[in-house]
Amino acid sequence: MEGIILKAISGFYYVDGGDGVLVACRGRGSSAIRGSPPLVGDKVIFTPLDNGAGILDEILPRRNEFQRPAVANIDQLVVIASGAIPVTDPFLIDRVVSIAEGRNCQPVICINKCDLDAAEELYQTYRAAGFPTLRVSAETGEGLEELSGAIAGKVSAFTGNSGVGKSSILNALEPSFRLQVGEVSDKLGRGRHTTRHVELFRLRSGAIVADTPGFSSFDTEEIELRRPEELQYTFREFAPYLEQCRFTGCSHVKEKGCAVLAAVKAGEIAPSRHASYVRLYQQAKEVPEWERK
Ligand SMILES: Nc1nc2c(ncn2[C@@H]2O[C@H](COP(=O)(O)OP(=O)(O)OP(=O)(O)O)[C@@H](O)[C@H]2O)c(=O)[nH]1
Ligand SMILES: [Zn+2]
Repeated sequence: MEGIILKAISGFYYVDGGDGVLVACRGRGSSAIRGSPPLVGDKVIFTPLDNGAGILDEILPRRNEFQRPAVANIDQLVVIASGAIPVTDPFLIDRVVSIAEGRNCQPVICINKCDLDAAEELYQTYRAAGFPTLRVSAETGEGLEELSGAIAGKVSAFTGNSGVGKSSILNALEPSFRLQVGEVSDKLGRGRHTTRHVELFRLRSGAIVADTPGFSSFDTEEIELRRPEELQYTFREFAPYLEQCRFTGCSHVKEKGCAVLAAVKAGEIAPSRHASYVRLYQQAKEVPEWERK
């Protein structure tokens, strides 16, 4: 049978075969199958046993894989932002969007607190760049149906800066989450750098959401060891211009005859997106070659 690992606890992998029943599986032989241990999110072939437990036979090829938390096959990363307090720095959005794009994971931009501020500039920036972009309010419920639609039938993880309303949104989508909602200062004791355990949670709507219990956010602060020259491909709206720069190997930072810079000047690429690219490019250049895989 085919299924998906929703959680892993002490050597057991809880596999959902699609009927909502979780089968506690052990790996066949050792728990490492094909050299790599199973991850939450893995699509697997398993054999149910008579006693209700099961055996994991095979891990199917992964779409992507994250280390912190350790999870595979995230279809989309829902980046929650806000134009009200706290105002989201576009660089934070662009950083996680770039990571998602580099991992074959669809970014969805979701601007919360639209009851307080419509965040017109953020909204237009990400729409124009070609991302699914939504406006919601966890407070009034506006846009939540659209968000439900955007996550239906997919495996999604939510991320966003502290206080933008991730817990509030997840609670509004699924009251049984009962995540703690509060002022930023109430939550500082949680230890941001402790190891995060992750589970996938099937909402009543059928959507699957990555949940890091006790935390509302999916942590993407992984060290990125991406080469600077690969970064351009993680800014999707640059694509039409990349072949048109005067010099091959153009870094699109300040070269003469750069088609990306010309597009920024012409208003076709948002200056904030390009500024984030330059910042990430400079960071990537500082990583010494020997540290890269
Ligand atoms: N006006 C308004 N307030 C909101 C909305 N969503 C959340 N809030 C408030 O914003 C504050 C922070 O919300 P949380 O849901 O705790 O934010 P979070 O992103 O989970 O925060 P962290 O757990 O620190 O990452 C709370 O006081 C919420 O009541 C919204 O749509 N409109
Ligand atoms: Zn260029």
